[in-house]
Amino acid sequence: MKRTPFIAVEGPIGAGKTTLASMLAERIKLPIIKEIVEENPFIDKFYRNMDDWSFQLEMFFLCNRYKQLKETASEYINQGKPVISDYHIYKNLIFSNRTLSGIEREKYRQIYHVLTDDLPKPNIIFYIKASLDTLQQRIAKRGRTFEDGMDPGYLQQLIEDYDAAMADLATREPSTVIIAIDGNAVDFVENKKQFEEIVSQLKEHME
Ligand SMILES: Nc1ncnc2c1ncn2[C@@H]1O[C@H](COP(=O)(O)OP(=O)(O)OP(=O)(O)O)[C@@H](O)[C@H]1O
Ligand SMILES: Nc1nc(=O)c2ncn([C@H]3C[C@H](O)[C@@H](CO)O3)c2[nH]1
Repeated sequence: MKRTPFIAVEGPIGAGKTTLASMLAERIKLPIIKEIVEENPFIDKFYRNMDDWSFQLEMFFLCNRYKQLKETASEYINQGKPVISDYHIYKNLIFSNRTLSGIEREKYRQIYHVLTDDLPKPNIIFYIKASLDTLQQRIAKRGRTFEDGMDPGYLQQLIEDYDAAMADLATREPSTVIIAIDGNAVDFVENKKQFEEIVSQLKEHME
């Protein structure tokens, strides 16, 4: 049976996930599911003191994404309607493995699996890779106050964590299509031809 396209755009902080997902949604007329960022009550505190606020922040992201994923499943995927999202729920594990440790990390991992194992996951992933320099420039350009002064070491670790996680996902889920985009070289915002190449790739995998 043909599978319903469930598309996710992923990559480290500031890679351009929301930008690309929104452009693709508009270009090929797909409903879009976007991350809730501004109403997050812990993000500010987290960036000021990661040791004290990581567990609360990770749980908040997980609960929000779980709710969104359940709705996405019932409103779109289970009805055979394609959808695009500016994240993959798997990012919870990528971030929490970096920010949590010991019993909290283990507890979180168990809750993640209980909540998400039986829900549909994206089967087409655009993975935007970019250097530390590029990400820092984009984060600065966007200008969110809570991201001012983000530790470059944290961002660099996430770049590496994302690479490892995507390689791991490719091994565990060989049927998931993962399309890597070089975010340093490919400018899907300014370069129409490069954007259309991404659109063609997506259409090919949606057929
Ligand atoms: N290809 C690009 N060229 C130039 N600027 C870009 C490009 N892609 C995104 N940007 C800009 O970089 C900033 C970050 O982009 P965006 O918010 O889409 O990233 P994101 O990956 O969704 O971030 P987050 O991880 O915080 O959710 C925005 O100001 C956006 O306009
Ligand atoms: N710790 C942590 N865990 C997550 O699951 C997560 N998802 C996103 N973020 C951060 C990145 C941007 O600053 C901002 C918006 O994406 O929130 C996260 N931070």
